[in-house]
Amino acid sequence: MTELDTTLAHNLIALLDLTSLNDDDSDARIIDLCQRALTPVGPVAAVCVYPRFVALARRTLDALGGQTVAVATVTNFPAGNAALDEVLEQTRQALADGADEIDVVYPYRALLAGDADRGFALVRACKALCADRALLKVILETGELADPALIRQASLDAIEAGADFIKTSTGKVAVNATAEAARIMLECIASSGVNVGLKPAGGLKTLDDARVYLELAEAINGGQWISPRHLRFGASSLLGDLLNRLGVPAPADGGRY
Ligand SMILES: O=C[C@H](O)COP(=O)(O)O
Repeated sequence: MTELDTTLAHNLIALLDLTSLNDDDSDARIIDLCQRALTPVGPVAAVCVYPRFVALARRTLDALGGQTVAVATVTNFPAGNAALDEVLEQTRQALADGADEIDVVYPYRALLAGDADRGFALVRACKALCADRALLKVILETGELADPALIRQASLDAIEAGADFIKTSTGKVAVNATAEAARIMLECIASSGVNVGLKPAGGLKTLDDARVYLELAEAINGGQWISPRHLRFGASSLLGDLLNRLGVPAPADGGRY
């Protein structure tokens, strides 16, 4: 472990959306997640949970002194094909429950079928609800879009419609975050001139997995661009490796360090 890797592991913890999006998630598992979010070397950026756990996550983080940790949740997740009204209702409820960040799945199947308008309208309507209250992250599901031209179009449309972040993946399909998709997305962010961030997500398990994206982001947008407002890593299993490299033992008692 070099000094550079130690710094990198620290930095990645501050950029992490510590995620639990399992069908069998329970209150106990989300409380455990919130405890793990407050590591001995500093808090993660956010926890990301299903909508029914937003209020619990907020209460738990606050009770533990984790007020700086954002609560993110997912809508139109994971298939990305719910009706607009339903997505808006999910978003309203999540905001009412205290969500700070909404990760909405872009209707990627519609784009694959030649309909770009549906995605644009959905992002615009979700942004109107989030306004200045919550960050809107738009999950493009780049592994399913696959074609670089479609990834570019979805990125540019989401940015133009008001996304605060564009995110690669739900973590629920065969191909999740890839460097190729992230490069296209970062180039779209850079060329847009808009204040929008990138969230690689899905399948990131080690510091080396994450390093690829950090280096790409630095190469395309510059080191000064890197901050929790511009770069997040969505991952359920990355924190363990980061802490391990920093010599922090895994919590013995549930999520308590
Ligand atoms: O949004 C984040 C992803 O769902 C996490 O995927 P993962 O479980 O492969 O880390």
